[in-house]
Amino acid sequence: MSEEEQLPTGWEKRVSRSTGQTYYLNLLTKESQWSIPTKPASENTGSTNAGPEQVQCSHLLVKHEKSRRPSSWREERISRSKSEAVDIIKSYREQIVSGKASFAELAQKYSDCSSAKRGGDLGPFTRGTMQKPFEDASFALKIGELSEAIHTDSGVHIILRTA
Ligand SMILES: Cn1nc(-c2ccccc2)cc1C(=O)N[C@H](Cc1nc2ccccc2[nH]1)C(=O)O
Repeated sequence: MSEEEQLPTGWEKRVSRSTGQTYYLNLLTKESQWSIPTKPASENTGSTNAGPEQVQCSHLLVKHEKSRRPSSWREERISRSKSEAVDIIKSYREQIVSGKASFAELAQKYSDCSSAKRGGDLGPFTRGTMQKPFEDASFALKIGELSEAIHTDSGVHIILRTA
């Protein structure tokens, strides 16, 4: 029997548009998960109504002249304007959504964060550990979803939720 036929009631197999990875959607809560579900979907599968305790995200950061630390492994003194940083991050997002490039490839090449060496992967984190705009955006994403441009004191980010 194919994996699709074995899915418990209330689940649907999906493929992430930004990463091509398979994930599973709880049709009742509209929450998603990477792991194959083993029980029928329910209103409280996986997390309470308060949302997940922890998420894992990758990000691509473009710093600018007003960033908290306008320097990175890529460029000792970053002088681009904030609006130039926004234009650059939007061009990266377009390349990812159109399938021209992968998130990890662009993050590794162009992110002004030291997590670039890991394709932008920040590892799992809970609320209270990242700058608030970044945290709020990360916890609002579904697994596999790619954010719009997000501003923090560090610069302009796009965020991909991976778990
Ligand atoms: C929060 N964080 N995690 C890493 C990291 C994680 C895994 C592996 C290597 C580096 C780097 C950082 C970090 O603060 N980097 C800063 C830039 C930055 N500012 C951020 C704000 C929010 C989230 C990620 C962010 N990264 C820097 O390099 O100047």
